[in-house]
Amino acid sequence: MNIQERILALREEISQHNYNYYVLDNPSISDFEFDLKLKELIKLEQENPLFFDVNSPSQRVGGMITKNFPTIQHEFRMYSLDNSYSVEDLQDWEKRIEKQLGDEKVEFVCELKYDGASISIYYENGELKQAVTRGDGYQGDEITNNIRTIQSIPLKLKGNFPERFYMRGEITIPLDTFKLINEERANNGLELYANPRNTASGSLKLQDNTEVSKRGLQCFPYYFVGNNLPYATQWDMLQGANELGFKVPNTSKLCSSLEEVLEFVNYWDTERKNLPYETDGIVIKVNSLAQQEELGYTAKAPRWAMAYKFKAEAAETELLSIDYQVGRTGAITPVANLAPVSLAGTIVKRASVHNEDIIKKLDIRIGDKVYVEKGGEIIPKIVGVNTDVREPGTQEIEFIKECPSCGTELIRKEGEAQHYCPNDTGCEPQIIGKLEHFISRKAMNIDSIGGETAALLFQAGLVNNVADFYTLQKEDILPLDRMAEKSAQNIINSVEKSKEQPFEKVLYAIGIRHVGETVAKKLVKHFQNIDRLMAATMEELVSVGDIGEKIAISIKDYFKDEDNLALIERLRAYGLNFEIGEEAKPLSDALEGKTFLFTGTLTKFTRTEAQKMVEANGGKNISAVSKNLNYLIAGEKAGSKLKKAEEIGTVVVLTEDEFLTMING
Ligand SMILES: NC(=O)c1ccc[n+]([C@@H]2O[C@H](COP(=O)([O-])OP(=O)(O)OC[C@H]3O[C@@H](n4cnc5c(N)ncnc54)[C@H](O)[C@@H]3O)[C@@H](O)[C@H]2O)c1
Ligand SMILES: [Zn+2]
Repeated sequence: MNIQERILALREEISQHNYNYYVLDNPSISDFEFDLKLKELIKLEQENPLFFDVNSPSQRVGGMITKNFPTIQHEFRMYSLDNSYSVEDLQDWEKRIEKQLGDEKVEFVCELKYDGASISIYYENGELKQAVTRGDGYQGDEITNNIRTIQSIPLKLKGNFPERFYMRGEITIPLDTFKLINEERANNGLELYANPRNTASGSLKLQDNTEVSKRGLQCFPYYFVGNNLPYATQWDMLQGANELGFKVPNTSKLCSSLEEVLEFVNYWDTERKNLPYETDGIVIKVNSLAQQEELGYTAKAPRWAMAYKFKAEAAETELLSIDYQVGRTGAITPVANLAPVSLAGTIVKRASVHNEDIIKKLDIRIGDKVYVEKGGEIIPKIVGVNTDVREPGTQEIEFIKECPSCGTELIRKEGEAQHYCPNDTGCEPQIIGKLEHFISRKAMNIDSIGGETAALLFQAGLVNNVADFYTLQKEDILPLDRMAEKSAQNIINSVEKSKEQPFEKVLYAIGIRHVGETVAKKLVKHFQNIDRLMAATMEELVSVGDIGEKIAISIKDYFKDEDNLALIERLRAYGLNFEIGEEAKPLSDALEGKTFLFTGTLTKFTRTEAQKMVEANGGKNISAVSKNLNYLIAGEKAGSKLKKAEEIGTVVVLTEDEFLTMING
């Protein structure tokens, strides 16, 4: 490949990654790898100015607009930031500034680089009017309704606000929410989100803003744009934002020299690990707005600001071998054993490689020097290979054909990335995994039996499947290793108590593949008892919200199996709940599939009562007027929501009485 071909290939590849990252919010390579490619492109372009192209991804803000929201032109362009990775880079930047400004004194403001999605929010006369994503910097997606759900964004400003201006800020997702979402996705057999940043950005592009409101998003302002704004410095602007009612983090600092900037950088390089949200660096800005104006912009970033990127939390180490683990559903997970290496403050010896496709894509080989990174998951992952130092004679990794535990031939279903051991009733790690899942807190909550005891009970031949827990006798347990009278009695008691767990927990506990907590809840609400669920057709299953074909097939498969049916009959005989509890039962399905919103002053019921009624009758509450809204119940003095509903035209407007009639027939 000659240089021109290489440049073109890189441009095409990087554009595709930009699309995956900014539009789909689903990157297929790590930022580390992405940055390597972009760096290579920039270098080649600099060395070969002949091939310059304004449309090269090196010359543009990476984002794009989607087709799902109205496209809005930015009145003032939204830029990206230039990156620096070392003290020398920062010193070079300072020199460039000095060259342009002469010997004027320069102050800097250091802010954290909040790792989320950028947003531009337009305020007019103190009221939030419109919110738009960065998009390609010239135009973005209009997502005002989603932004309105974020608590820390004022809908009305306090104090002395400029008449019209744009607040520029970053929308982030708290790390603990991010982890919860991924846990839930894992439980539901869904692909995990790659990182908090793409999750925040993806959350902003959800179609249903009640879902957005559940994500606990936050907004951190960092700039105001407009004409004749009453601020002289960046620092003033941050203070000003605070006074107007924005939530400005108090982590920023005004610095009078580059030395102070470097102190700030060093401090946060370690301290950031204690923040509840993610930062990937520091943003350093020239404080004076007059100086900012004089410095101006490059093709994609201000010259008056610089991002300093913390070292990616990646390390290079040797791949020693691959182990294969068998999960409770029979899924086989390859795990890499690594030469121990320090990464983000911990010693890493193992990394996940997920599945065969990823092994193939990375082309990792035993003996390779690999890059490991910490992402959103607990266990780090391998993100690339340093092929420059690959030893000759290494072999591609052959994925195992048989179960490492029971020797059964593995299967891989069409369209799935994971291999499975189909021997679900005879494969030890699967059986023990199922027992552990069954007793876990979110399932049957049999807290006196831990994972180890479950394994012990299995090995002693006392519990071969989850129904056997209910036939355990104290005399059987007592002879077990380290089992005292009291703990044996505790086991008997908590097994007995577990019979009170509601149907949704039982359904989750029996461990149907892809049926996580949320799916179990939805199924219970819809089918109400196990017999109706067992008799459900594919069509009925996929008609339940959020149940896709993959889950439906898995449910059908589960109930086709004689062993599973026998197990359920035994559990039923022992008195477990296979029917929805009275308190959880919907009153009717009169509002099934319909969405509701209440506005104005209500006189017949409170808003909370009304929303409960909607849910109890199978409907869904949403929080803003949009095309997705079916019914708006307007009380007295209904205002802008009513007007908007009338504009949309498809929303049915009801009085309180009409709403009650709808429920009571
Ligand atoms: N893995 C992939 O496939 C892939 C693809 C594209 C981009 N990326 C990654 O995305 C990054 C580049 O994205 P980018 O162009 O959005 O640049 P960026 O995120 O590195 O920096 C610019 C953004 O920083 C934000 N920001 C946060 N705090 C700020 C503050 N205090 N002041 C000002 N701005 C602040 C702003 O929203 C601004 O738009 C790189 O890290 C790259 O690796 C990855
Ligand atoms: Zn097996």
